[in-house]
Amino acid sequence: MHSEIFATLAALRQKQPVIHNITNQVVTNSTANALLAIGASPVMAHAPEEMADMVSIASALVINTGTPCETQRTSIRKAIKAAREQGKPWILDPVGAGATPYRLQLNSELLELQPAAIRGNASEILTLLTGEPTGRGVDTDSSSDDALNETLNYLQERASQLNTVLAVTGATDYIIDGQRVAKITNGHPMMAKVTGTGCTATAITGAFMASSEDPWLAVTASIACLGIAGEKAAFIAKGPGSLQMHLLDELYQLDAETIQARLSLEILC
Ligand SMILES: Nc1ncnc2c1ncn2[C@@H]1O[C@H](COP(=O)(O)OP(=O)(O)OP(=O)(O)O)[C@@H](O)[C@H]1O
Ligand SMILES: Cc1ncsc1CCO
Ligand SMILES: [Mg+2]
Repeated sequence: MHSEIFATLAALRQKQPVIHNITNQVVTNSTANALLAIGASPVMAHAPEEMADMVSIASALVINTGTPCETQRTSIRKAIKAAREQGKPWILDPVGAGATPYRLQLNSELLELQPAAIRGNASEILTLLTGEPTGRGVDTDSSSDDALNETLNYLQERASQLNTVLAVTGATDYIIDGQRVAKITNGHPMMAKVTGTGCTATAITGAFMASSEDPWLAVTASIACLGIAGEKAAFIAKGPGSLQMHLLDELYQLDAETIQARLSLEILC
């Protein structure tokens, strides 16, 4: 798989796709920088008045519900409508989906609008798919990683039904569509001590999906690249502050040799 993953990264760097992000107030800067570091061209825009025009210059749309409000909800609806009309993929990050009824209702509405991929931690994905709140706040409930193994059949069925790719991330990442499941164990626990690492995963997933014909491969490549860059960054970082800085450098420098040497990926089916 390492050569397919690098080929997908190389296609992204060649294309430099414009990625339109409607994201949360916490991670706007860090996700824009991660998109630049991996080789994409970010634009963060949320005024309802410019949604259709902005989507028209982008190759993919990333929706992150970390700090939602009614104005943003209007923008999200307009942007997704434009993306669907223009045949462009849109990717959902249902941040804290179960934290409040408002978030769950918003994310449940978005689930019906055919996201090409959904990336979240286990609590968020299970809450979104079942409609039953699990976990707390916006942080991952890592205990659900183990439970996830038993839930794989259910997740595959739902991915197939929704015609989407599910990326369930945490200590172990699972990339799931109707036919295939990849299990990735790259990454480092310190990555969970930097806010928005998951949001970064989702943002760069938009860039990979804009650069590949195979949505499952694009999501798998994205999550693998972030995990590899993150573990390399953690190795040299003194703590979360320098991890965030080194992560950008490692995304920028990621090459075929590093991916081949470090990729920890198993195809479960
Ligand atoms: N305990 C861990 N061990 C190894 N890698 C980890 C761990 N926790 C997070 N990661 C890495 O961070 C990536 C995304 O993080 P995570 O699943 O924590 O997202 P998240 O909970 O949505 O984060 P946030 O809400 O802060 O954006 C994972 O794909 C993985 O590479
Ligand atoms: C801390 C936080 N609160 C809302 S969004 C966000 C960033 C991580 O998703
Ligand atoms: Mg987290």
